Amino acid sequence: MSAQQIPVVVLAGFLGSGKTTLLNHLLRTARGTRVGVMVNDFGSIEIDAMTVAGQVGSTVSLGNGCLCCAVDASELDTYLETLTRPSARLDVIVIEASGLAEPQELVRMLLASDNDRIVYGGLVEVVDAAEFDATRVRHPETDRHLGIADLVVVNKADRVQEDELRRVRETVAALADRAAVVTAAYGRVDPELLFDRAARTGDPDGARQLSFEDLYADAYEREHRDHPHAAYETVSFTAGDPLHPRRLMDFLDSRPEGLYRIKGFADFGAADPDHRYVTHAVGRFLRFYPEPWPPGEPRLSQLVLIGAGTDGQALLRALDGCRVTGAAETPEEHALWGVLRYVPEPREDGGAVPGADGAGSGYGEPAEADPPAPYETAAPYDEAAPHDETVPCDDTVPDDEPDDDDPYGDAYDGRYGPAHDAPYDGR
Ligand SMILES: Nc1nc2c(ncn2[C@@H]2O[C@H](COP(=O)(O)OP(=O)(O)OP(=O)(O)O)[C@@H](O)[C@H]2O)c(=O)[nH]1
Repeated sequence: MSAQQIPVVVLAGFLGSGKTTLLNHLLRTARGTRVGVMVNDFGSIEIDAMTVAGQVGSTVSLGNGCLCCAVDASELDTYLETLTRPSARLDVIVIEASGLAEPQELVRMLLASDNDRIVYGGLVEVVDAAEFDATRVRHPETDRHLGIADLVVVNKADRVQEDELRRVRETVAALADRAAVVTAAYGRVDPELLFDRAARTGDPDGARQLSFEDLYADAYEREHRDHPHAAYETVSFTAGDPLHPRRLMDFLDSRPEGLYRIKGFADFGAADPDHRYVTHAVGRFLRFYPEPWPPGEPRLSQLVLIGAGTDGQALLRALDGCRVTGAAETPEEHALWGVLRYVPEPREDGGAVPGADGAGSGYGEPAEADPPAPYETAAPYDEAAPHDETVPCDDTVPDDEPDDDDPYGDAYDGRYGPAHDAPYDGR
C-alpha cells in the first residue's frame, strides 16, 4: 500500500451487537495510532458520537440518520476529505455503520471514492453470540452480510456457554465464506488484527510524555488482563528468490480460510526487474502498488500474513512454492498480467503517489471514469446474484497466455475485485 493511503475499515453489525463497544476498545488500546472515526447515529440522540468524542481528535458524526441511506457518495467524500487532510495525520479511519445499514453499499461507496488518500481496509461484521439465532430470524439478511464480511467478530462470548459459542462460531464460519472469524467479549480484539499500529520514529509523538490516553489504556489493560483477547496469528515470509506472479496469484486466489490481511512487498524478478510490488490484501480486496526499487535495497519479497484459525506453517509452505528457483522457471513478462489487474491506474492528473520510500511511483487509485467496477460487480456485492456465483471477468482482458486452462484468462472470477478491467500497461 502506498505510504500515504489511509486504510478505511467499516464496522458493521446489527443493533446492539457491540459495534460501539468494539470501537471504544480500539480507541482505548490504539496507543499512539491515530484513529479517525465516522459514526452515524440513527435518530437524533448522538449517544454513539458522545461515547467516542474526546477519545480521538477527529471525530465526525454524520448525525443525520443511516449513513448508507441518508448520505450520498459525495457527502461521504466530504467527510473523508476532512479526515484525510494531512494535518489530521490519521493512520486509520473506522466507519461505524448504522445497525440498519447495508454494509455493501458503504463498501461500494468507499471503493468508488475519488479520494486517493484512502484504501479499503476491510468490512468487520460484529455478531451478538447470544442473540445470533434470533437476529437471523428477525433479519434474514444477516447471512448475506456475513457472506461479504472480511472479518467477523462473534461478540458477547461472555453471555453464552462454551458449547453454544462453538456452535455459533461454526455457523458463522460456514456463512462467512472463508472470512476470518474471531470470538470476543466486549469487543476486545487486538487492534493489530484490523490495522497496523503506527511506528512514529522521528515523529515528536514517538518520544512523548505519557498522555492521558496512555494512562487510561494502562488502567484499562490492567482491569482486563484476565480476559482473553480474540486470538489471531501472524506469520512473516521472506524470500531471496523472486516470486512467480502466476503462482502468487494462485495462492491469493485460493486464499485459505481465516486469512484476513496480507501486507508487504513482492519481487517478481525478471517479470518486472524495475519495481517491487507493495502488496495490500484485506479479505477479498487486493491491490498491488508497483514502486521503483529503492537504490541499494536487497531484492527480497517480504510478506506478513495475519489471520484467525489459519495454519501458519502451511501458509509459509504455500508461499515457498511461489518462489522461482531456476532459470527454466523465469516468468515471462505476460506472467505478470494476473497481478496487473490489481494495480490501480495512474492518477489522471499524472501526479505521483509517493511510495513507501517516499519516492513517486505514479500509481494512485483508479480514476473516477474507471472505478473498481469488478469489485462492485463481483458476486458478493451483486444483490441479484448469490454470493458464491462466479462472475466472469470482462472479456476485453486478454489471457496472459494463449492456453485454454489459464486461470487468469477469461474465466477468472474476479474474487478479489481487480482494480480495473484491462491489464495495466502504463509502466
Ligand atoms: N455482556 C456483554 N455485553 C456487551 C458486550 N459487548 C457490548 N455489550 C453491551 O451491549 C450493549 C450494546 O452495545 P453497543 O456497543 O452499544 O452496540 P452497537 O452495535 O453499537 O449498538 P447500536 O449502535 O445500537 O447498533 C451495551 O449495553 C454494551 O455494554 C459483550 O461482549 N458482552
